This record gives sequence, C-alpha cells and structure tokens, in this order.
Amino acid sequence: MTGVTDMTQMAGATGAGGGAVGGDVRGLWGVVRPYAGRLLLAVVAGVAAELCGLGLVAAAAWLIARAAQQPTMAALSLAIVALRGFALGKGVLRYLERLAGHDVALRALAELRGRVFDALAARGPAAVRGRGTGGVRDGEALSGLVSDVEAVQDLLLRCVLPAVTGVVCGAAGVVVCAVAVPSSVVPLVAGLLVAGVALPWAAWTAGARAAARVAAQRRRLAVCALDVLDGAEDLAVFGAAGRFGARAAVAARRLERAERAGSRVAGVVGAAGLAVQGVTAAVVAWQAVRSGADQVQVAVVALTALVAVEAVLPLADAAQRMRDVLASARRVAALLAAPPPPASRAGASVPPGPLSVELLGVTVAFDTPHVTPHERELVDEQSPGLRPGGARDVPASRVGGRAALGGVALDGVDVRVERGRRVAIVGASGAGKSTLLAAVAGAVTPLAGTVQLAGRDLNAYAGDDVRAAVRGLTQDAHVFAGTVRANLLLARPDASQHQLEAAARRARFLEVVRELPDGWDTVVGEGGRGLSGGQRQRLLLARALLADPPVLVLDEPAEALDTVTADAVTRDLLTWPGGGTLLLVTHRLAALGDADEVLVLDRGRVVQRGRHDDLVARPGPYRDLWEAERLSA
Ligand SMILES: Nc1ncnc2c1ncn2[C@@H]1O[C@H](COP(=O)(O)OP(=O)(O)OP(=O)(O)O)[C@@H](O)[C@H]1O
Repeated sequence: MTGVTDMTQMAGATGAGGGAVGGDVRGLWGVVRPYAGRLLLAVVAGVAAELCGLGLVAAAAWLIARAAQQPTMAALSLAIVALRGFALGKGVLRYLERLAGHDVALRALAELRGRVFDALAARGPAAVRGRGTGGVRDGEALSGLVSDVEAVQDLLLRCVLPAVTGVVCGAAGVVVCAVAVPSSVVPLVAGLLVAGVALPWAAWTAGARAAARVAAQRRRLAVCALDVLDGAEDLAVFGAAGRFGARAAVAARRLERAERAGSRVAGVVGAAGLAVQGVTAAVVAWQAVRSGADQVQVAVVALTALVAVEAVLPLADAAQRMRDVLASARRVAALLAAPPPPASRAGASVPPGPLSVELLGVTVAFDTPHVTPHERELVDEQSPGLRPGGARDVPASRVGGRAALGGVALDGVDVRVERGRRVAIVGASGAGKSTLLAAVAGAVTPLAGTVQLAGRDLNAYAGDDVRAAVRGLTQDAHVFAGTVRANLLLARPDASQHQLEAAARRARFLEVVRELPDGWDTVVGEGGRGLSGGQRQRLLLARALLADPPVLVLDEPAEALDTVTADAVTRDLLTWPGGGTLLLVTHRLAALGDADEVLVLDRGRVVQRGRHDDLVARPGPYRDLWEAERLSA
C-alpha cells in the first residue's frame, strides 16, 4: 500500500470527508463524460490484462502439472501456445490500459482545471476562502484547491480502474475454480470477500482517523510556515525568527508522527491482505485435495486463487484513496456549483453620468471569523494568558494582522448622497468605512436594508453594469506585472495619451512616471514590485481616476503619501470639476473643508454628518478626531 503521504496531502486540504458521495462523483462525471469511450477502453484493457495474467498462471500451472505426467508433445502444444498468447497479451493490454487511462485522466484534469479557473475568475477569492470547515488562510486554501483538482486523477487511475479490474478478475477466478474444482469455490469466495470487502472497509475506517490527524497537523504546519515565510523580515528585525522557526519545527515533528501512524495503518492493512491471499490459496488447494481432485486441478485452483485475490487487494488502497478523493470531489463540485456571480444577473442598465447613491437601513454582518482554529491553537500555545479559561476571543490582529473577529460591520445605515456630490467618510479604524464602500459597489450583500443607485435597487441592475458604474480604489487593489501604461489602461483601454497624463497628473503620478527609466513603458513586477509604496498608491489612484465611473469610490487613496501631498491630492479630488459622485474614505481631515459633506462612522453607524466647518464647530467625535490630528501635526 503506497501513498499515505499523498493521500493525506489531499486530506490536508480541508480534512472534511464523507457525505453526499454520489452527488460529488456525479458532479465530476461531467468532466470525464467527453472521454467516456477512452475510459471504457482503459477499463476493458485493464480487465483483459488481468484475465491474461489469470490465464497465464492457470495455463502455466496446468502445463507444469501435466508435463510431470510425461504426455506427448501434441497434448501440451495448445497450452504452450496459450501460455505465449497470455504472456504477450498481458504486456500489450497493460500498456494499452495505462495509455488510455492516463490519457483520460490528464484530459479530464485539464478540463477540470479550466472550469475551476473560470469559476475562480468569476467568483473571486471568496470562492477559495469559503472552502472547507472553519475557514482557512488564502495560501492554504489555494494549495488545498490545487490538491483537490489533482485528485480527479486518483479517482480514475487509483480508484475506478483498480476497482473494476479487481471485481471482474475476482469473478473470473471464481468461474475458473468452479469449472476446475467446484468445491474450491467456497473458500475462494470467502477469501475474496475478506480481501475485497472487509479489508477495504477496515482501511476506510481506520485510515479516516489517521488521515484526520495528519490533515490537522498539516494545516498547523502550513500556518507556521506561512508566518515564517511571509513575516521573515519582521521576525528577523524583532529577533523572533528562532522562536517561530522552533514553532514550525515542532509542527513538522507532530506531522511526521501523525504520518508515521498513518503509515502503520496502511502497513497493517497491506500485510493482512498478503496473509489473506496466502491462506485463501492454501485452503482452496486443501479443499481441492479433499474433494479428490488430481494434481493438475489442485495446481490450477490454488494458483488461480492466488491471482484472483491479488487482483482485489488494491481495493483496500482504492478505498483509502476514495475517501479522500470524495472529500476533494465534494469541495471542487461545490465550487463549480456555487451560485452564479452577480455578473450573470440580468437587469436594467445603469444610467450614464454621476449617480445618486442611497443606503436605506443597510446592515452588513460578517459571520466568518478570519481566525482559523489552528491559528487560535497557536496563539494559545504562545501566549496562554491571552485567553483566560478560553472564554475570551483573541483579536485576529494578534495572529498575523488580519481583520478582527466577525460581527456587525454596518448597523442600519441610512445615507443619501445626491448625484455629483463629493462626500468624505471618516471614522476610527474598524468603524465600517470600507464596508460601506463595498456595500455601495455591490461587493457585499446587506443582511438587511437596500442600496440604491439612481433611485433603483442595486439588484435591479445587471451585475456587470454595477461593477462598471461603481468603482475606484479599494484597499486590496492590485498592480499587475506589466508596463505602467498597461496597468493604467486596464481601467480604460481606449484612453488617449492626453487622458492618461491628465489622470496621472491628478494622482501626482506623472512626476513618478517621468523619473522611471522607461517612462510609461517601464515594466513593474506583480504587486507593484519596483515601485515604492507611495508610487504604487499613486499608480492605483491614477488608474481609478482614469476609469472616471459614474460613482467613484476611493478607499484611503492618499494613505501612503506624505501629509502635504496627501492633503493636496485629497483637495484636488474634492474640487476637481466634472466627474462622478465621489465617496472618499480617509483618515486625514485637513483637506475635508472642500467636501460637500462628511459622514462620521462609529461602530457601523453614522454618528455625525455635515460640512467640515460645522462639524468642527460643535463638540462630537469629528471634533475629537480633528483635534487629535492637529495635536499630532
Ligand atoms: N471580510 C470580512 N470578514 C469578517 N469581518 C470583516 C470583514 N471585513 C470587515 N470586517 C469587519 O467589519 C468591521 C468594519 O471593517 P471595515 O474594514 O469596514 O472598517 P474600516 O472603517 O474601513 O477600518 P479601517 O479604517 O481600519 O480600514 C471590522 O470589525 C472588521 O473586522
């Protein structure tokens, strides 16, 4: 029995198993169906190769035993020819089976990858993050998804083909024995049932626990490894690299122990299979002798039993793999069957020009905490005091700076922004500013309330239209590998050089471009490698301004700039003539005197609104923020 590690890698992706078996396989059948002919060929060739093996052994046994009786050459010639035929046939058919089987598996894999990529492209990272139970980190989730997709190969090559071959060969062995010595059938069937049913069942159930342990330890190691890799520089700076390295080493040792335990299960099942094979052959031979069979018959049934049981032994391995493959199949099928993204929503077209935006009693809640159980365990281990008695949730920021635990991000927000107005949104960190922008862009679905664009519910519009009408700069905006020009043109492919430069000028990016070695044609790496944080942000802002949508949403567009430049950029954004309705999230208040209105958010609620000067003039959260800013300046 092989591949405990491979097997657990797949289990490691999420660790969930069982359930809804038929539906999962049916979900993947659509991928394999176009190659059903080749699959059938592989099955037939595999079965025929095994039967040739059976025939080979039976003919050889007959030949040896008969030759001992010194018959004429003519009496043996047929068996000799058959022997050659079986030997040749077995090799050729086995080759054909491998060829056809791998051909189907690789084609199905390519097809499945294509479908999964399409699904991911359409549904975004949430489709990956939402997989499994309890939430998983992005890198972990993605590698899990890759393993899941690869598992379709195993389903065909290591589950379906060996299972069909084993069953047919077992049945053929029974037929041969029934013809040669009918009384030998009973022990053979018993041996086949033990090897083909009891052992696979034992492998399935005993392996499940071991695989779950390995999966848990693998996830734990992945979390540690990601921390060590992603945070290498910080760890070096704070002198914590050794501690985190040791933590990863402990996780690796635990994983190794769990894998050893899994290997023991596999080893015991494998040894039991060999024992069953030997005992079955011996009992079959003994039974044949007892029932008065001659030497030739005894040899034929004994060797046939040996080969028939051997053919069903791979079923134990197939059962173990099947459990993991089905778990993978369920996750992939769920991804493919996830509800269609808003893009496919049919609906009215969004009118052109600046649009009014209205939120009516909008409540948004996140029910999936970003912290995985493994991350919690690691926190507990490192700082037991953080969770006295396990009663208090650990803020996620303590485990890698991720967002805080889930909850209500917007709480019954009522806001109306007239078309063309420039509104600033301020508030403490975590107040719900980004979530408000996401709700307006249709990127999150409110738990209650509605968002309206130009007086109509967002859901009344086609999803693609909403995405085109409400866009700008989000906190996780991405710089793609390519030229600076290509990165900007992404927002508006037909933009002229003049428009390109105008947007860059407003974002204070033009001066950056002029200093780049190849100007607009300078190549930047993925994520903006080659640019400083501030340059990268200016590029992203320029791209958002170039898009010039009816509703421009900007989430802290000047965050990485020095305060003087940041205020100048913000002022420009608020005073530039023309353009769409602007919703601007910012932490800097100095330039907000030009905003038509300022919304102050606190814990998901709008607690103050009005013009900057009025808000500064009266006591309240805005004036507190304003004074804090002035003090720090
Ligand atoms: N995808 C998410 N899953 C779970 N909780 C989330 C998610 N996004 C935001 N939250 C939570 O919702 C609340 C509001 O977050 P939001 O990002 O809107 O705040 P913010 O005011 O923009 O903060 P900041 O100024 O720090 O960017 C926070 O408690 C945050 O942890």
